[in-house]
Amino acid sequence: MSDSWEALSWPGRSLGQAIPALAQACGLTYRNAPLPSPVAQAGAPASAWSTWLEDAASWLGLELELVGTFYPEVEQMLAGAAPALIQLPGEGEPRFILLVGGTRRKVELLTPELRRVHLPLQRLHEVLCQDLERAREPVLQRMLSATQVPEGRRARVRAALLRNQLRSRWVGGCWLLRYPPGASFWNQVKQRKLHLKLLTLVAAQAFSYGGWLLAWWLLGRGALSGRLDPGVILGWAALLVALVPLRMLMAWMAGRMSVEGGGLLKQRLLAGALWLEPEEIRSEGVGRTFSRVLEAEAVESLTMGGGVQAVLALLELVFAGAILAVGAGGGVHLALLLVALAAGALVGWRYARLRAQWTGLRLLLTHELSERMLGYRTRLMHETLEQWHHDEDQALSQYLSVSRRMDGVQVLLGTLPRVWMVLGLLGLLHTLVSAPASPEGLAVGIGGMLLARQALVRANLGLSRLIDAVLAWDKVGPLYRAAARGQEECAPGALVAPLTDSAEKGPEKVVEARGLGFQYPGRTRPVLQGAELSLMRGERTLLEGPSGSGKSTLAALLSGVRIPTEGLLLSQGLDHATLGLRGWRRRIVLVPQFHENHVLTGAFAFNLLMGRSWPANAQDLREAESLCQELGLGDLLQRMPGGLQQVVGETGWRLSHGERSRLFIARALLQRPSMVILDESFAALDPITLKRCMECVVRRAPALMVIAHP
Ligand SMILES: Nc1ncnc2c1ncn2[C@@H]1O[C@H](COP(=O)(O)OP(=O)(O)OP(=O)(O)O)[C@@H](O)[C@H]1O
Repeated sequence: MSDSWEALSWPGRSLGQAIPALAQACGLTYRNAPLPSPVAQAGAPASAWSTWLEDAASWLGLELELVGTFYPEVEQMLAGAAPALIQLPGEGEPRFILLVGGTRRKVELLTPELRRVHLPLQRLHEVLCQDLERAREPVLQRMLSATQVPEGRRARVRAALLRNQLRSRWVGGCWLLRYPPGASFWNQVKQRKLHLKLLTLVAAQAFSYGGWLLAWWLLGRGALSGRLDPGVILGWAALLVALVPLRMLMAWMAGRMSVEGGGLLKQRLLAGALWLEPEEIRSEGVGRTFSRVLEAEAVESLTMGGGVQAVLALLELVFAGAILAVGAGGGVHLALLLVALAAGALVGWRYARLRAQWTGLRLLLTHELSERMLGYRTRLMHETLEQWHHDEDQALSQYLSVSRRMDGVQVLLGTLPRVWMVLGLLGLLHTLVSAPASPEGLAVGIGGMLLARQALVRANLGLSRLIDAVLAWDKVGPLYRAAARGQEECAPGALVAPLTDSAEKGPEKVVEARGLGFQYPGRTRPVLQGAELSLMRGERTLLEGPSGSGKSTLAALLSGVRIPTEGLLLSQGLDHATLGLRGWRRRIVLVPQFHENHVLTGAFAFNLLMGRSWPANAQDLREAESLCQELGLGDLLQRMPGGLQQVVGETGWRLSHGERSRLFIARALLQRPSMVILDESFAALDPITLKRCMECVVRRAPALMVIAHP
């Protein structure tokens, strides 16, 4: 690495100052608590640095996410990555560039002296990709000389050849610093400047409405005063034409905001779904939980569509009311507008109630459908065909009846602008009968009526969207709130510990439980009481007991999947609060029972290496393959056409029960934990494979607990 990069980059040991400095420079709000710098021991593995970075960001209430891309897109990634830490390639202690801004040409860096420096983006690209490019250099030189490319075009041709030859090469090392999805939503909105964009949009709408009114006022005044000369018509036309680009710009802004705001919300809801307790999902079913995420669509339509429409409708109604008040209809017109609004509110309320009922029924249908899909094979074997659709017809007809009633009320709501026009005309007629009105007064009255009609059309649209959104929020709220639970997750203990491979070093006592107890919510008696346990590095334990005695529950407590309701639980002398749940689960890894574990649709290698960063490097892949051989999965790798890269899972290559069990074991061992707990993982294996797998696990796991029925 050149000296200039040395001066511009931060050494790993000063990350404790670098991350808060980057956050501050980019206006991110973070927890005001000192962040210790990492204590690296010689030869600390890359995974230890990654873990430290993730924990450090979470301690500050932020998130560092490691991303990468294929070689041709590296510039695009760097241009949009800020705020980010870019890890420079090289051996030994890692060095990081702090990226505080970027465009397609330049990047802005923060130096260790806290100076902001601008550099051509190309230079950062070069330093990140230098190893890849250097390896291709001899071939490139030969090609360039053989084709006799003129000197002036060499650089461009070289870049194009590199893009082509390295198109499938992965370039990583970019750590994006962001608010996590569960952080304050307002902070996330501020970071993307969505609040300013919304204000600009409302101001532009008001401006465009004012311009539109002005254009028609000009024309009306000219017509009524008998001076409709070409100048007035030109002014009117110019104003209307000028509004066209403004309205196009507004539509574009609204679209962008909707994509950005909707993206933020969806991210948060998905994070919330992952933070739900197993009991919460179980009590309401996968189908209903999934429907909640779908309801987010309606919430988005409020923020962007309904909300803006409702605000504008209100503005327009105030304008229209003021114009009606000075027109020929005067107070009578105003009173009639209020009557129309009251009628609209009444019908709107009825619509809201029906909509709530309809949403509930829809969620129930989704829930039942997912139940039927999940239990399809079981029903095929055990249920007669006549039983299959028992309650379906009834549920569907109830849903359809509510849908029909709701549609009827929605149509009624849609007639409100026309009802208003009839009322308005009657009001005008009444005024004309009681006293003659001037032509100007009549024109203003009719103009006010038309404006009020337009406002009611908008209010109708905005109101129904608002109602949809409020109801949808009711469903989405629990997920939104659950996302904040991730924010409580910090691991100060992991930050001060030296960076080492936890599987190889650290205190001897891997896990220790004193007076451990657990009671499931809603149960009258605890499943576990006063459990005592201590497991040292190198120890192996077999846990036996009758079915339902609480073995899996104990495993879930030891691995941090559940939190004990009483007692003390330590791993290498540290508790949950100090290690953070994520840190705890990295140390003690559970392989749950078969029905609780899952093969994700994706490459076999991805399923093996889920606990490490993905895409995997060559060394990780080699390690995964050799572990598969040890577990007797070599045959499978040969049979699968894609080998380690074969897509497996529901829609991919289907694995047998025994193959899946071994994949689950390998997945846990590859996480390099301090302790592995296997919950009936050998039940599907034949005696020879079982012996082979047991030997492999005993050899590889630093500490082991096996739950089995002998
Ligand atoms: N999520 C839950 N909610 C309420 N009760 C539960 C829950 N999970 C398990 N239980 C109950 O806790 C008790 C212990 O269950 P656990 O699965 O720990 O037993 P186990 O010893 O592992 O059984 P097995 O050998 O059959 O797998 C059982 O009575 C079970 O019904």
